[in-house]
Amino acid sequence: MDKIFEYLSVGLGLEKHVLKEACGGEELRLLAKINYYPPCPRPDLALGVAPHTDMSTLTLLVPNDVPGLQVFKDDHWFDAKYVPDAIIVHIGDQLEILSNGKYKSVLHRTTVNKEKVRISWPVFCEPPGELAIGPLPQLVDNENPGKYKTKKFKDYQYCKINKLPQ
Ligand SMILES: O=C(O)CCC(=O)C(=O)O
Ligand SMILES: [Fe+2]
Repeated sequence: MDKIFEYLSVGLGLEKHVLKEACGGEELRLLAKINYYPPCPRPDLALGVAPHTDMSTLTLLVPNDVPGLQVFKDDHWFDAKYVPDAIIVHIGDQLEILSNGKYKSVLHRTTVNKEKVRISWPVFCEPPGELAIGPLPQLVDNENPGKYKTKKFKDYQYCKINKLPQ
């Protein structure tokens, strides 16, 4: 996790410690969730989870070997290939905001399977609720104005969960 934050900081032309610190440093919270998708007689009519982006900074996801995750790119849904022992890493909303849109929070959804149970174990890496997240000042200037509001993570969550404008 620390390494991924470092690489993503360098990818923005910043020193490697910057992103993790902006996300709360050692106060970063790890929230584990278990998704259980039972078999569905009509997978053509149902979704496991509806299309969404994660509110997190990063999400680390381990699925079982039943495919189902799809990501949206270039106006199409693509199946995420199942790779044994691989960890899937999503960019979440908070990294899109901090990077002022250079990194995009990935739109994804899951399908269900007719015969098999699908399970996934995501870990959401979240800033502390009281921490204000906004475009990093190093990335904002006259040519690149800030595209996102700066707000406390808990207020971002409240608006997103209640479908209020950010
Ligand atoms: O089950 C999956 O592969 C993805 C689950 C997911 O997107 C989520 O829990 O936010
Ligand atoms: Fe998700």
